[in-house]
Amino acid sequence: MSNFYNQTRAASSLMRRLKRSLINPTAVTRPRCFTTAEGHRPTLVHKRSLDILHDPWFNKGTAFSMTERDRLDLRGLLPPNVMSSEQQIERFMVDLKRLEVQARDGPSDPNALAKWRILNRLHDRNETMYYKVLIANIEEYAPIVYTPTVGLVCQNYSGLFRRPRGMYFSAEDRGEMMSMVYNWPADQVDMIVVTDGSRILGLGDLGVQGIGIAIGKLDLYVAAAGINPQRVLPVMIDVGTNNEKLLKNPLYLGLQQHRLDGDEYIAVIDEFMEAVFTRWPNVIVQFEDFQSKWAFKLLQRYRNTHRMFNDDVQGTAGVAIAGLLGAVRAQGRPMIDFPKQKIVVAGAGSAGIGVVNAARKTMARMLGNTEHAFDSAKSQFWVVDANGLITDERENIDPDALPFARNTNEAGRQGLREGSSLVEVVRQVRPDVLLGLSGVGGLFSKEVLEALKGSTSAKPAIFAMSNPTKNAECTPEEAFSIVGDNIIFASGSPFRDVDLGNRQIGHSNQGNNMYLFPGIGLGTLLSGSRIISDGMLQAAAERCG
Ligand SMILES: NC(=O)C1=CN([C@@H]2O[C@H](COP(=O)(O)OP(=O)(O)OC[C@H]3O[C@@H](n4cnc5c(N)ncnc54)[C@H](O)[C@@H]3O)[C@@H](O)[C@H]2O)C=CC1
Ligand SMILES: CC(=O)C(=O)O
Ligand SMILES: [Mg+2]
Repeated sequence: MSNFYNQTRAASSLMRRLKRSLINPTAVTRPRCFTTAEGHRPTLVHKRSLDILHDPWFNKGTAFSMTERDRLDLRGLLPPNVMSSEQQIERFMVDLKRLEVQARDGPSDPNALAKWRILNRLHDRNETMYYKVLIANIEEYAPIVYTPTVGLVCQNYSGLFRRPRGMYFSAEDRGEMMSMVYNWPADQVDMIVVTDGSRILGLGDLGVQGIGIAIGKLDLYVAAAGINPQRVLPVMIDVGTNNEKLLKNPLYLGLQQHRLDGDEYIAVIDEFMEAVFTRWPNVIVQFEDFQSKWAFKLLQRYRNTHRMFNDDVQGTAGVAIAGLLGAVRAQGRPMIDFPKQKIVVAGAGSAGIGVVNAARKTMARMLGNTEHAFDSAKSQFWVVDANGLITDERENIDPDALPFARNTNEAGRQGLREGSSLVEVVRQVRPDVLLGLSGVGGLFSKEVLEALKGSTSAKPAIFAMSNPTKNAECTPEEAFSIVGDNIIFASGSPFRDVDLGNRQIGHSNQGNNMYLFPGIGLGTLLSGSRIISDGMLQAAAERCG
């Protein structure tokens, strides 16, 4: 019944469009042609004049040649000096470079946000040039359009919002989504990144403002995987927020109500999924920054029927596995030693549990993929959350964390118990790897890092993966100075390498799902796979390493 209702709505939306174009003949005009900014591909456009200059998909600004200006009714609307796209970028970069931002310092540098503003304005007026700049300077600007700066952008989005980008589906739109999807101008969409804003990086519930993360992720799809920017769609599903500060702010752009929960919440997400897959049956949907409570449930709900994945659960796991395998290599050990690694994970949310689940499967595979191997692999992990070490004594244990709860007797023999602190766990376990996905800045305190000096590995790995910068469990300086020069370090947001003296550099690697999700999307798109399987993710992780 609801299907019939939705299809009727979609059909009537199409009829409205058709009617509009009959009444207003300029809505469907004979297309005219111009060349793209690269100058070698013709582009058909139905628009004219200022409408073209205000459309970032088509606008080339001062790079429109005089003949194009005549053909498109642009003569007189631009300064007369026709620029090459290289000259345009040069002019833009002079302006941008004036800020002389050390982008790697992220939001701790006040200019990072100014840089984001300049890039965002370019994105709004000329997408081709925006992506050219981003691709040519990806190392410098990824920390601006993505973590860490995007975190600051999301926190301030209601103030920074100028032009809309992407689509917003809210709890108020129930029953309307099937027709709403036809409001998006592109007939083909390859990639959607959707968030409900409930856990943006390590910054908590940012409500509707979380759309910034979906935009940032899609920027990387375009820049890193070459996805057509006209075929990406950032989406915010606004079911309210439980962030009281936002609810009290009259300038907050989202629904000023508490989050929907339970069946009401699921009904909204179901309706959204049905709508987007009806209009774009081949689209891939990346779920991003949903609070753990929903991340796993929604993944299970859709993963066998829809082309979707959860980046925080699955993308992060892939990158972490690549890092864990890389650590074994860097320790000079054979790869078959991976299943022997002792791994302490701080954080049992969508990311932490996603990582231990996938790492356990990788270990089991290396041990022959038997049931016994799968069972024994779990004993390589010690998972610590806000309440300390998780054991089978834990009350109301999260079902996703349950397989990794340590047996209490066995823990006792190691000098540990339910709720043992992180420092106790590190001291007793002497892990090869200490991995942080807790969202708690500074969690790897001096005491914890001192304890890691007792690691049984000559080269322990420290992965402080929480974002943005201030949420990292420790900085590389802290790690190298306390644990010693002989460590492997990676962080979720970028840090500078550390000068260890005597011409030695302590490498600060980045362990972020951005190294994987563009490839997962592109691989799915090219292979035409109808779902995103564990095998595909595993293959991606192994290639990434
Ligand atoms: N580097 C990367 O690619 C990625 C990083 N992340 C980061 O991971 C962090 C966590 O993300 P989610 O798992 O989705 O969040 P979440 O909120 O679901 O989980 C956080 C977990 O940390 C635990 N925790 C809180 N305080 C703790 C403490 N003092 N000691 C030990 N554990 C503590 C919580 O109990 C919970 O289990 C965020 O900062 C996020 O930015 C997430 C995905 C990818
Ligand atoms: C990187 C990422 O997805 C996160 O911090 O949530
Ligand atoms: Mg995320």
